[in-house]
Amino acid sequence: MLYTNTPSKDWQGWRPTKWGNIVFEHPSTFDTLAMETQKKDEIKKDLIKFSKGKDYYAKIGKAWKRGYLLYGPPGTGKSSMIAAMANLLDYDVYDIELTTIKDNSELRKLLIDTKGRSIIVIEDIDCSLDLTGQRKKRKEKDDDEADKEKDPVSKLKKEAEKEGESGSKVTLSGLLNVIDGIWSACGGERIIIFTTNYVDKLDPALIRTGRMDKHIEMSYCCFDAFKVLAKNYLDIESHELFGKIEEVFAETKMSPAYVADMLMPKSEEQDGETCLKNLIAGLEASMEEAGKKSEAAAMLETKDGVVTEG
Ligand SMILES: Nc1ncnc2c1ncn2[C@@H]1O[C@H](COP(=O)(O)OP(=O)(O)OP(=O)(O)O)[C@@H](O)[C@H]1O
Repeated sequence: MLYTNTPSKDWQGWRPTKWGNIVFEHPSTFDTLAMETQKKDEIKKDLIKFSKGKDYYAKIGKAWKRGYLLYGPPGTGKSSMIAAMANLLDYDVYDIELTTIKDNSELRKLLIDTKGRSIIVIEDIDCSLDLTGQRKKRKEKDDDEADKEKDPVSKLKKEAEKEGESGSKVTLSGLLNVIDGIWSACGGERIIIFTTNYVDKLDPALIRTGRMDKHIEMSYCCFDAFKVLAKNYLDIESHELFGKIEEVFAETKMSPAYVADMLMPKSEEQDGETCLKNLIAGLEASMEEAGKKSEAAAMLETKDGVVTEG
């Protein structure tokens, strides 16, 4: 799907396109993004440098493109970051759902059909396809081969399972070829973004420097990020409860999505202070739960230790 910042452009008229077209209206900006100020400034600087880099890229003989990998737990603002980037640079956003793409050739055609001044997004790359473990899987397949030959029924079952895993035949090497080859022949000013909740699952080839130039970790809410949300959601820049909140944030992991939700007044009567109190209560409850879980895990470990020793 193409989310365009420039609905008046008649680009759809001059050639047929495979992209659906929606006007891009996501309100997220770097001002509304909850993240450490220093990290935000660094990313903004990087983006602006890229967008002004036409001559530089020509001089060094490289395609005018940049890859970003956004990784972090759910609800930490990966989609909000993409929208903030698009709004900052006034770029269009092409959102690719890899699982719906038939094969490598269709992927190539789609990408050739993208215009400059755009961000191409492949979200949740780890779950999109079997892009993450193909090498490992191939090895496992080889290892399995002998066993399967001995048992024809399990062989058939396994083959059926594999076929049902994904309707798409886009492969890791197909995606890499598109990024490296056709991609650089497409003209310039394109950003490609992969998002994932599980960076460790990705094949290193996919995210090496040169393909994904900048890796951005979207992390749990810190006090600095909380202050952005408190200002945006409640118009509160300082409050006597901030000290307590800072203490609790130092000890708990909570997504900005949760904090944002807690800071949204749920009724007319709920004022800013009530929201802050509810947030503290929510964070403390989560801390308590996490404490109980780690206690239980520690007990289990001790128990296992005893059993093993015995
Ligand atoms: N860093 C953030 N700054 C501001 N708002 C945020 C942030 N993170 C989350 N939110 C709020 O939570 C909602 C969900 O966040 P978003 O979809 O951007 O997270 P995500 O990391 O892409 O999540 P997922 O991995 O589940 O797709 C957003 O609409 C926004 O209101």
